[in-house]
Amino acid sequence: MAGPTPTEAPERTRVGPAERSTDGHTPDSVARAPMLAIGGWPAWLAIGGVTLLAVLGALVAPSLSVPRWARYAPLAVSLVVFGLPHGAVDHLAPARVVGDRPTGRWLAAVGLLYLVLGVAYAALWYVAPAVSAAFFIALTWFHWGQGDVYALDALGATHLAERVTRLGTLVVRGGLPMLVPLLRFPDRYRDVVDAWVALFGGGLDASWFFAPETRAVVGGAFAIVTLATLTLGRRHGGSPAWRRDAAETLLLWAYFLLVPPIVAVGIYFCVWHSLRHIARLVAIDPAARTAFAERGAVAGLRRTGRDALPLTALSIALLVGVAVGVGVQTDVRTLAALYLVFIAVLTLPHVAIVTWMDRAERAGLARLAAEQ
Ligand SMILES: CC1=C(/C=C/C(C)=C/C=C/C(C)=C/C=O)C(C)(C)CCC1
Ligand SMILES: [Fe+2]
Repeated sequence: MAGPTPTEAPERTRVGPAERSTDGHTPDSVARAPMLAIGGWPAWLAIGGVTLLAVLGALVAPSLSVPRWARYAPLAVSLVVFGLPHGAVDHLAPARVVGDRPTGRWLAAVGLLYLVLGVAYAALWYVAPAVSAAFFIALTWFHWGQGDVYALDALGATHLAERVTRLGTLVVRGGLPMLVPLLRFPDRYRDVVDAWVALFGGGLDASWFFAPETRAVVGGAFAIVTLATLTLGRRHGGSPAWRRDAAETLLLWAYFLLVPPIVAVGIYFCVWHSLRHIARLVAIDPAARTAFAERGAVAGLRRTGRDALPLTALSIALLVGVAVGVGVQTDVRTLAALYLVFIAVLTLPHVAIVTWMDRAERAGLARLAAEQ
């Protein structure tokens, strides 16, 4: 990668020279306010509100089901609102995270990374769609867990210092959206993954995975890992940040058990994972940080949104091009599958960038390595 290597970054969130000498904030406090205002309250309200609606729905009209078009609506919205755009700043973020200006070399390095990893993974989908599908779920498990560990740190968590707790938290936070829907909605889950593989003419041959016995064992194990991780964290003080971690974890368990999976994952992608990453993007960009500090969350979001616009538009154009090029059917299930496979291909380089950012900021799992 061009530019400075992560090991050259002297501190966790290195900010621009002007900010470092004048605003007097420590790096953690720089990240905290945007995380709370952008990735905290909106996410809690949206996910809490939808969970409440699901509870009310189950009590008042248990036979009511979400219409087919509405199930896919959050995924469709994620094309333009927070979801796809959260990765469309990847060309600027690595430079900013080390306090650099994004130069041509940075852009070329990120472009090359996207090209190499994206093409390789797209080829893998053609050659081995079922393996690629499993890899996509595993990758998202890691990436969404990694995103939440970053957010917990930014919100002031001190209970994730130990290796086992930090790793456990990543596993739990990533497993909530990737595993819990399977426990309650195996058929819908299978249907979604089937549709990805069907795009390449393949079929999914993993009935055992969706069987009640497997789900009981896997669900029980995941519940134990959840409780063990929270208990380990509590030993380091039942701080307000630990209580928030526990409350979020319970909320997400309830949410993914109650809300139908395509709706649940679609909303979560926009308002939880993506908004938390966007809060991080606001914190590392001097212009967005200033807009946020002076004019609030919407101004910060607008600034980062401007940065995300060109590559969001390019990605949508590419997606439409692929859809038209391969002559995909206009059935909503197939269109959603195409979109998710497209996201999968973009996610591999995106995860590489975010993992690199974690190293540069000594955040996430890289915080463990830094403490060795
Ligand atoms: C929709 C859906 C699924 C998977 C979605 C995935 C894997 C989304 C990944 C999105 C990413 C990685 C976005 C970028 O950060 C499941 C859980 C298989 C079944 C339930 C419905
Ligand atoms: Fe992401």
